[in-house]
Amino acid sequence: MSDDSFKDSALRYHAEPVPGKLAIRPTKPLANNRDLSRAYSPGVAFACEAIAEDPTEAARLTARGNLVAVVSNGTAVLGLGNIGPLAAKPVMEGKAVLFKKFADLDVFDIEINETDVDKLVEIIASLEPTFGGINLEDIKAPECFLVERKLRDIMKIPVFHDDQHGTAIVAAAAVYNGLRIVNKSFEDIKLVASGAGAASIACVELLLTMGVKKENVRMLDRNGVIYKGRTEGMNPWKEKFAVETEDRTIRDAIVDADLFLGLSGPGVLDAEMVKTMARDPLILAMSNPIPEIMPELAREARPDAILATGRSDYPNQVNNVLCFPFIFRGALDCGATHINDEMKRACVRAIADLATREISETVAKAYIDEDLKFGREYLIPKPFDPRLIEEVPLAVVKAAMESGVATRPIEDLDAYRNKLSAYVNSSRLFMQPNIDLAKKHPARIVYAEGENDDVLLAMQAVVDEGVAKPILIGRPQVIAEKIERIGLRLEPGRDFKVFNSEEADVHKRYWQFYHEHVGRSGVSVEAAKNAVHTNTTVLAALMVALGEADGMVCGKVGRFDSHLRDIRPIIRSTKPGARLSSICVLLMDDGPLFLADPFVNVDPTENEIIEIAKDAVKFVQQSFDIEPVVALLSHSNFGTYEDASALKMKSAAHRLRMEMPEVQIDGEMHSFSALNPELRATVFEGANIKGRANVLIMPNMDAASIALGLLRSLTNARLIGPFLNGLEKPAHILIPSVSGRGILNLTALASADIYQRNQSSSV
Ligand SMILES: NC(=O)C1=CN([C@@H]2O[C@H](COP(=O)(O)OP(=O)(O)OC[C@H]3O[C@@H](n4cnc5c(N)ncnc54)[C@H](OP(=O)(O)O)[C@@H]3O)[C@@H](O)[C@H]2O)C=CC1
Ligand SMILES: CC(=O)C(=O)O
Ligand SMILES: [Mg+2]
Repeated sequence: MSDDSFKDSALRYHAEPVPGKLAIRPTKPLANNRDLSRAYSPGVAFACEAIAEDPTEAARLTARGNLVAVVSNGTAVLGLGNIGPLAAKPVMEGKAVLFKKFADLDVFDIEINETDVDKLVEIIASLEPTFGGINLEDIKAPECFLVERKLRDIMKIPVFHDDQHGTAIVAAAAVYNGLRIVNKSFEDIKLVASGAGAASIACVELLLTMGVKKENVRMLDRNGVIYKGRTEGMNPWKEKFAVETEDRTIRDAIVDADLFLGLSGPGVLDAEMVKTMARDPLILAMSNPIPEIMPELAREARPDAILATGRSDYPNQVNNVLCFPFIFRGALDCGATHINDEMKRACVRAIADLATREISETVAKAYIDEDLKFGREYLIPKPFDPRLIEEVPLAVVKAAMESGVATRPIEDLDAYRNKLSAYVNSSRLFMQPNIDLAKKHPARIVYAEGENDDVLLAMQAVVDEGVAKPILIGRPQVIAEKIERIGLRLEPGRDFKVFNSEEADVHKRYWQFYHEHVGRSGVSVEAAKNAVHTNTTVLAALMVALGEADGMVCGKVGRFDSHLRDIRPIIRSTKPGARLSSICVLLMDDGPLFLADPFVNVDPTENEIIEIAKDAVKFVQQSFDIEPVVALLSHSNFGTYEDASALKMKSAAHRLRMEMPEVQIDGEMHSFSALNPELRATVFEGANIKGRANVLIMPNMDAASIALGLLRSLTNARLIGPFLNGLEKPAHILIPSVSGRGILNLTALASADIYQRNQSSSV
């Protein structure tokens, strides 16, 4: 993309469809007079009085505990300099969006037209009743040091200058990992820091605590090297880094440097300077948006350099976005009064460690063309790495508790981890009971597409969570190579078994069993051998039928119906002649919605609708322990039509009510009636369901599939399933768009289901 078209696109992004990047959204309904009287006068007065009596109640009765102020006076906006508070607003709105996106923290961005330190402090301190934390942003040095120190003294909530500490934490994590790669130690390196402002001074200070020697540091500002005796442009913070040296310019200082930290402005470093650096130099050119040297230039000058910038369009983005959302999440969750050094160090370690672990599936998808294996091009995690929200706040909370600044210590850290994981993975809490059950009773699940990248990525989670004992069908060599290429920790044999698909036909029992079951459909012995050899779904089903696996998962590649055709002759139905059915769960903002049957029965009869509904009820009760509220949907709303399809659903609902009087079931009805109890009551008051329906039985597969597609496209709902009902042993067919999390979820459901079936058959 040309620079001009990128600029146009970025400006359009800010301007359309509404100006700016964020808005405020209520979290409580305000639909009627009762809501109004609770939200506002008179009901609100009770909340006010409770807080007046006990100020800690504010954390429970207001949004304060999740609300951060991003405050700037616009004096050091990115590397754009002192452009003022109004022009700084897009950056502050951007920070707000990142807080929300990465850590679900709410932010008011506050741009203040004030440069006097004391007045600025007074204004910010007066905001304490509104906020749970203060993130200072883009306030220039040296004023920022005083502003932060004074605010920390006065305020009882965390105050954190992001450009100082957020940047220092992320840069320290990158340097720590970079030095490991080039085999150098903090104690020995020569560091050149361009910039002597907020970010640079904080970064160097943190690196000193990690072992860098002060005499090995050269810090520069616009006047060049900061040396002992220099008088122009100095201040007490710079003075701390004044060293005895003959170096006066960056060209002098950079010779033999192992590490360059650029926190100054664009183009400060050139190729000739880079050529004089020590072996395997680390160059962190972090000025935004234009770094001190463009990576292409530095790479050409020094092929052995490790390069990082503050930008997202090059590898190794060293940017405080990896820190501020997560450190505040942890600090607010445990009611930390301060963000102290222990919490910062914990953050460095957590961020650095993450890069050395295998990447997650979300990251693999978000950065599809990049080779994300710990190394020169992948020093620190990517901002979209969903593990940041699990690992970093957890580390911060532990450090806050250990260092005594947590006013609301978190006792159950495992539960806290699950809660954190739910920020990026909305299915986590919903699935937790099944995951826990599966962990206790992991079943042998065979995966037909064991060589598939997404299946392998999911397998790492399956193994880490311990929800199954996986068997992967595929060629061992290919699986091993892929594990290596993707950078997973999986070890065949230890973590899972591999069944070599190329040797399938040498195992007589498979093709014999298959031939016995399909021979009468014109499948010859040769064809049976061939199917076993070439069709991994057939092979997986055979392993299940022969008791070599407890359940199977397939479908990452290919059509649902053809996988189903392959499975059906091999794995028997629960009852002779019984039909199979499928059900999906959509996790909507206001709760789960079960939808049947989107994948198996194209045009079910009344009897089949009844079977589908019964399977659905059983699934909802047994797998999720949720009370089903079942609506049989139609174009007809309690008798508004009398055609065959409407009557089919009406009669099925009636018969289901007779058969299962204890279950809330009704129909035929519109989806609108099913999901809006108040509107339903205006049409028909005597419905046999209360509240919003959570199980929707569709009249046919068209309706089910269309509804599923619409809901997935138009909402953020996460899909769990499809879950296939009606087979004697669990076999599940994924849809190709399934995520790795989806594979893990279905695996956990299968293991839990197998355990429950064994339990009920043994009583
Ligand atoms: N990647 C990241 O996460 C982050 C990057 N940054 C970047 O760091 C830079 C500095 O930000 P911040 O510390 O907040 O700003 P400050 O205004 O506090 O400090 C800027 C410092 O850079 C020096 N400087 C500016 N231009 C030059 C130059 N051409 N040559 C040498 N020194 C120069 C200034 O020198 P003097 O003292 O003489 O005025 C000053 O010491 C910005 O570009 C910003 O984008 C900041 C935070 C995070
Ligand atoms: C990233 C950031 O905070 C800055 O460049 O100022
Ligand atoms: Mg900044």
